[in-house]
Amino acid sequence: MSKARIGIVGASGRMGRMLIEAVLKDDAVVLGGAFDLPGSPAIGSNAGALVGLGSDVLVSGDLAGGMKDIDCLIDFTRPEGTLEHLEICRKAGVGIVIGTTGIDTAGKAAIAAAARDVPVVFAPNMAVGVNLVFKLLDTAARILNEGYDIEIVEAHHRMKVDAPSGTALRMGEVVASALGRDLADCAVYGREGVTGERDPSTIGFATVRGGDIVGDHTVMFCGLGERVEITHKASSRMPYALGSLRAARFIFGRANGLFDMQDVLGFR
Ligand SMILES: NC(=O)C1=CN([C@@H]2O[C@H](COP(=O)(O)OP(=O)(O)OC[C@H]3O[C@@H](n4cnc5c(N)ncnc54)[C@H](OP(=O)(O)O)[C@@H]3O)[C@@H](O)[C@H]2O)C=CC1
Ligand SMILES: O=C(O)C1=N[C@H](C(=O)O)C[C@H](O)C1
Repeated sequence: MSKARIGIVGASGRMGRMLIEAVLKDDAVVLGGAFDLPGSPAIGSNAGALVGLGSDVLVSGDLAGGMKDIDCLIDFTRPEGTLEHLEICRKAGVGIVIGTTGIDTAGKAAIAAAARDVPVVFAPNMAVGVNLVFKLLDTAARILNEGYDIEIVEAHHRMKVDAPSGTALRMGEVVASALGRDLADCAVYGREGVTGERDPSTIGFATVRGGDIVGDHTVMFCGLGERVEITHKASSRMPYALGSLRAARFIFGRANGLFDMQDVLGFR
């Protein structure tokens, strides 16, 4: 079987560089293209050089023109960029792995529609450990389904632009669904002032931003006399990149469909 040719968009970003490194170190795939916004200082530079490795791929601002060289695009950028890249992939018949967070309801509908034409993996966290935590949370919420207040705390680096993190929101969705609730109806995003006593039906979120924290998530199930905390801490972005490569290989050769990392990892 031929090797999947991977394109990376947002090549000079934190995840873009990590993905280039992961692809160049993986013998099972090849780097077919690296793309950034036209006007980015990275345009024209050697993609491998961005991460101290050798490569014959130059960073390009022409994603549509580069489609012929790739089988799958990996996108960790911003919602507006991702939706443009999605359309370019759809027109070219190329699959896409989307890690971008902060995508709104209309954007999610556009992703689902595009997945009727091309294969898409869309997940707020590609790390295997976090996807295991989603399963643990489902179990914990079903068992601790009465008398436990649920609070989700996440911490990320000072450069992060969306809050709560996509992962924290998915954790909330998993817990709410296990309890038969709709997160939209029960989420409380931060508290201030005279809030009154806690409503037991709510799921609370708290966000920390600072320094170079890669990504910490804790879900607390707080009862009277005991507390269960389920925590994941990332100390490197490499697990996100390696998960993305698994996702790219998962959709390689598929015609279409919308998947997430639970599908890729066989956790369903
Ligand atoms: N699903 C997962 O496992 C993970 C998801 N993420 C998510 O990935 C996204 C990117 O994170 P990170 O790498 O830290 O961010 P960075 O800001 O470091 O990188 C973003 C990249 O996208 C480019 N970009 C910005 N806006 C656009 C646009 N409108 N169109 C095209 N390209 C654009 C940037 O270019 P320029 O610098 O020129 O602006 C940059 O190259 C975030 O949404 C984050 O939450 C992050 C880690 C893991
Ligand atoms: O922006 C980040 O860095 C991360 N974003 C993702 C999110 O919003 O959940 C995943 C990870 O936590 C890192």
